[in-house]
Amino acid sequence: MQGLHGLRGTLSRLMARPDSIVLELGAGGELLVARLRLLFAALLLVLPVANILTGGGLGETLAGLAGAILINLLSLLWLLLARDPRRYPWLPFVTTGFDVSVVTLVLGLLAWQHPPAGLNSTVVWCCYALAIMFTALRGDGRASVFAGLLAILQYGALLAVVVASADSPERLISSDYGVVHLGSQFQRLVLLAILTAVTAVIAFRTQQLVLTSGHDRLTGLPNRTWLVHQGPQLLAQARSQECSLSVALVNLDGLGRINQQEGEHAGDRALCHVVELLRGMSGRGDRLVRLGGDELVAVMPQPAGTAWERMDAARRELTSRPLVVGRGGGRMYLSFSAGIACSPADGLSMADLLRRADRRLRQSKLEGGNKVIARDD
Ligand SMILES: Nc1nc2c(ncn2[C@@H]2O[C@H](COP(=O)(O)OP(=O)(O)OP(=O)(O)O)[C@@H](O)[C@H]2O)c(=O)[nH]1
Repeated sequence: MQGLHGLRGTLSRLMARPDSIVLELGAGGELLVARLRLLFAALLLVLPVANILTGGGLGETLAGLAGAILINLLSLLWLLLARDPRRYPWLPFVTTGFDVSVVTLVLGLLAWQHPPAGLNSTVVWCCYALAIMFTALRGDGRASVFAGLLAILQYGALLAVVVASADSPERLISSDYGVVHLGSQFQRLVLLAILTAVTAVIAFRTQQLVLTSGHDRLTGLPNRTWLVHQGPQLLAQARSQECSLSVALVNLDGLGRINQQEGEHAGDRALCHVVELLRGMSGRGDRLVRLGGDELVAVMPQPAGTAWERMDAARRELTSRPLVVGRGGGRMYLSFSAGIACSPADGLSMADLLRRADRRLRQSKLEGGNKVIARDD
């Protein structure tokens, strides 16, 4: 029963929209696949030339050339769209569908001329495997499952049509391609299913790895890596909406002393207590990040004045909400200091904002801590 729950949980996580960092990495993968696709498509242009040079008919050469040009044009379009992937979340699914369908189309053309060539071709059939495996580079398990199901459905349909339309068993026998066995065709479908499952698991593991590297284990908050990746995006978003973005650098007061007097476990709990409070008081569009040690960053899509009011309210709330420590129920009163910087007035990059916020944080520490500063005097 527990195993079933675990499997269901893994499947629902696999089918969920990946985290924004994973999607960003996947967008890089999409661009890489788009470049490779264009390279392979350019190689297809050589085939009609080779066909005519080796005595092929003009009609089939022209048809082959038209097909190769169409594939090249579409590959170029996918490359252009992949350069700005955040605007096209559907792109991995459309391009994956394109890759799989091109393989089916080529197999269909081969089968039309000579059924065993379409059903027993190894090289072209392996391109299904490539199309499915390339989805792992997108870091999105949903694209892998989509590619696999589409390949199985299309190849299954092709198999059914070719076998049903073969008027005699001899049509499925070839001296070059061997005999079309239904058993081995079924094995091909099973292989596609296994490949899909393996690729989806690889994509899922990649997502987990990226998520773990972007999140802090103690508090579960996004970490510095997350902020480095997402900071520019948050700033660009605020700029495009012509609104301010405030960054509050928060530092717990006296964590070293708490560690020494109460132990590291109590120190950990003190950190989590502050995080819980800030989380509870965060508003729509806010982001809370643990930079490292006892330093947190609250990103708020608000002007400095509002951000100061909210952080100061959180500071006052913390001083009135003690942490219960030890078996005896002793209370530990905590406080934090914070420096706030706001874009665009204090800087246009996350690094500038953090530098300015850090200067104000140090000022509040110099003034005895338990204070939020949003302006230089
Ligand atoms: N328990 C615990 N302690 C940590 C963690 N990360 C960093 N620390 C400790 O936090 C302390 C931070 O020291 P300081 O930067 O001097 O800050 P402080 O002791 O809070 O003093 P002020 O900031 O000046 O008030 C160090 O003693 C670190 O060892 C953590 O995850 N858990």
